[in-house]
Amino acid sequence: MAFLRPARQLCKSATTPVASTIRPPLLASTQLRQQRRWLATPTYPVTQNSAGSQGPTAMVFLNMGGPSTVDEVGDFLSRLFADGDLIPLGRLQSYLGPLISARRTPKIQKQYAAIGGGSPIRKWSEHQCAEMCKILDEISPQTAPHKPYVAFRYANPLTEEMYRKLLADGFGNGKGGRAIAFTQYPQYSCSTTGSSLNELWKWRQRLEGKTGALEDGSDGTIKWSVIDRWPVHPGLVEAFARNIEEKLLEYPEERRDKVILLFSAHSLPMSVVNRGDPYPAEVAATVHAVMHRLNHANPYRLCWQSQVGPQPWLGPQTQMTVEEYVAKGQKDLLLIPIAFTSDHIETLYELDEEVIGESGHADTIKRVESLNGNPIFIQALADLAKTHLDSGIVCSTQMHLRCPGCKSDRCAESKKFFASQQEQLGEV
Ligand SMILES: C=CC1=C(C)c2cc3[nH]c(cc4nc(cc5[nH]c(cc1n2)c(C)c5CCC(=O)O)C(CCC(=O)O)=C4C)c(C)c3C=C
Ligand code: FES
Ligand SMILES: [Fe+2]
Repeated sequence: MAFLRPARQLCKSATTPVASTIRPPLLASTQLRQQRRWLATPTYPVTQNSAGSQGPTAMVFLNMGGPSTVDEVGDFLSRLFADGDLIPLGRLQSYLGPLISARRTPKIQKQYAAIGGGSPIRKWSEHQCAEMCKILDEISPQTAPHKPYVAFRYANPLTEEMYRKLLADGFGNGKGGRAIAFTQYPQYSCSTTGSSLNELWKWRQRLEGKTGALEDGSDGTIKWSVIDRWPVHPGLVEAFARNIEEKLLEYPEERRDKVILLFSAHSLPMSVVNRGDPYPAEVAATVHAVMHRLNHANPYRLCWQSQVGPQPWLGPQTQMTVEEYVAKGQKDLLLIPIAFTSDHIETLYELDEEVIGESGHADTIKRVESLNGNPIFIQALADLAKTHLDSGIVCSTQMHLRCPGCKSDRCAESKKFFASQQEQLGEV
């Protein structure tokens, strides 16, 4: 675990930066040793010392969320199509957004009905965050207690609800409490993590900072820092690798090392890619790290799913990739959702029902489990948070940089705000 690694590995970025995958390549055996050392670390050293703790610390998981019931699909889609960071419709946003979402609702309702009547993302996010906080209370007593919060961009609990709860729980009182915004997208996109941070900044402007200085001289505002990306964290990589190894065991031994691993990530419109969004490179970094951990034992490709609308999206598309390999006679294919940490319609419906279900080869085309409640993954989350808390760094170096093609005032202002939190953090 990072806090037991040599200090030189605690680099400036609070999270594990993509740059770490492009440092001079390690010999495969060296990387495997590092990976094993991360796992061989005994469970958490308990040195609980509540006296002198700088806590409580709010741990806020950011994600898009999903409708918990079929009836919530309409609201979910109308918030999604109102988000100019995800679907920029300019001045027509408030007119076109509701029209498109209303037209799309019946189709998407059927998909949620087919996966059991709603998205499991709230259940998994609350579980992952609560379990991570329990580990953190043990490995980071100096910042305990750690309080779990979830803030979704398009579904309950929304960012506003989470923020009001934080204030009601006293995080804005007195000297001001500390809160960590922890993105649950391992790879950064301005359309996902960027949008959640812009929303967090918006509610911070609306709900805080207008009360003036308190009697003790402090301004009573929450001190924010951000875990903004973690595409190659060893625990994330290990959790993916183990799930792949487990699923590969379902293939007969003589065919096993010829199974093609198809990593599948949600696609991006080419306009977003060409704006300079970091997500494609970070997804590729995760894929490369997982393949390195697997010693490149199988052939693999990265493909992209869930395109919406008529404009060009980054490819190759997952469904087309599966069809083309099957047409070439390759039917042993293992799908690996690599850009989302719990189940959602894109695993349970799009991959399982459409890509695999409609392939005619459901016996040889399989999907690895999503991370969901995986204990290796939850320990990785705690390790990321602990490294961040120890670092005193407000966010990664990458987060300060806007996309070359960014024209958004929201991005400019919210990045300025989070960067400004470094001064506040010095006082924590
Ligand atoms: C890392 C993951 C995701 C990226 C990047 C992403 C970008 C992105 N998405 C849209 C449009 C839609 N996405 C929708 C659903 C959806 N998106 C993701 C993840 C990413 N999106 C997930 C996990 C889900 C499903 C949520 C769940 O089931 O819990 C939808 C709604 C569904 C639909 O109408 O098809 C839209 C629309 C864009 C335009 C975009 C990049 C700019
Ligand atoms: S769109 Fe990437 S920083 Fe604004
Ligand atoms: Fe999406």
